[in-house]
Amino acid sequence: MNKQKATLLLADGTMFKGTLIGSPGTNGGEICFNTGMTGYQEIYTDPSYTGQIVVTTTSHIGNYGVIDTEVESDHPTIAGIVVNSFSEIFSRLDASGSLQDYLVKYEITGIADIDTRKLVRHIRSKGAMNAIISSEYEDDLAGLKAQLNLVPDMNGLELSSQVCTKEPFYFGDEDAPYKVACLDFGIKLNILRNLADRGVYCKVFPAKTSLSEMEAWNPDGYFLSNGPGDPAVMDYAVKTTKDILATDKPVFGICLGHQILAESCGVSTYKMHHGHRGLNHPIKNILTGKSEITSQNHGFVVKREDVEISDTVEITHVHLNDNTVAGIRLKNKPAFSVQYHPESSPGPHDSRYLFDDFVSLMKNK
Ligand SMILES: NC(=O)CC[C@H](N)C(=O)O
Repeated sequence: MNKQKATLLLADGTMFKGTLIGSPGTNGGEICFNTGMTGYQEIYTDPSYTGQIVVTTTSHIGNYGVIDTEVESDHPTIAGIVVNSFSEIFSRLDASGSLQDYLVKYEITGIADIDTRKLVRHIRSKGAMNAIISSEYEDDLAGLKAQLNLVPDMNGLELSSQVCTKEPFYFGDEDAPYKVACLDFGIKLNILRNLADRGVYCKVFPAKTSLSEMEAWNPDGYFLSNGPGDPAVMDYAVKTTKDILATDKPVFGICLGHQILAESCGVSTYKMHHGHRGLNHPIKNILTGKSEITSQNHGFVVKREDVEISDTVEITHVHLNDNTVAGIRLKNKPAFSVQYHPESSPGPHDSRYLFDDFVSLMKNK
């Protein structure tokens, strides 16, 4: 085990000392925590975490290694990881390697031996903020602060055009009954797997693709993906979504896609105090009265007051912890979206019915 020291400095001046894991270096981002007990590889490869340092509250990380196929994108784009107890030793029969080697391969800098309970309580009380992990600026506070000042604010940051596919690609069986054009804002692979499993042939387009390019493929529906950054500054995506809605074809949005659908209907979004990230977030579906335990990862949310006075959208799902909007649908169009992650990788599968609902909309069309 690499015993090099590392430092974690938060924007409010709070400092933690620990041990370097992954690649030596200095990297900053917005610090956030995920309370899930499992699924670290899926979390680290979820493009929605781009520009964020992820603290995992489960204490043992690395103990089941990595598997090349258990990824949500080609490679991790996180800004760093913070863990309590890190293990280079892994025990899982089909693991392809250690998390340590994986982090080094993708040049991710992390810090271990941190009191993550103390850190998470701090973020919970003080809110989301920027932070930096460094194995280089050990006790050089001025150097650390200078690096920290270079980290952009997540508020107002557009990242989707950086992380999305550069060229369109296909996913699934080309003879499947339905064709869906997926706008890639940082799409998770398990969304595509869930669509393909339900008879959908997907064509995934770069974030800035126009409606006419996608219409040329003649899809039966549109999917707006999850992704990193602030939805309020994604004017290009809002414009395309308005164009998509004008086609009257079924639309489904997840997380960032949900926020973009809301913005395109005149509903604004705002940054939460510290967001929702974990695998046990309770949601109520107010159309059926049933509750769901859901996988979540978001720092922004749709403004409830705007939905309540909207002529075009209505609330379908509510987060039971804080009453925030967890799902919406359009009143007069076959379009709906959720703030959480029905593809749940990792997470419970309670919400997978939403993919069936989307397919039903295409079937009825
Ligand atoms: N998972 C996502 O799509 C995240 C959406 C957005 N970046 C947020 O933090 O709220």
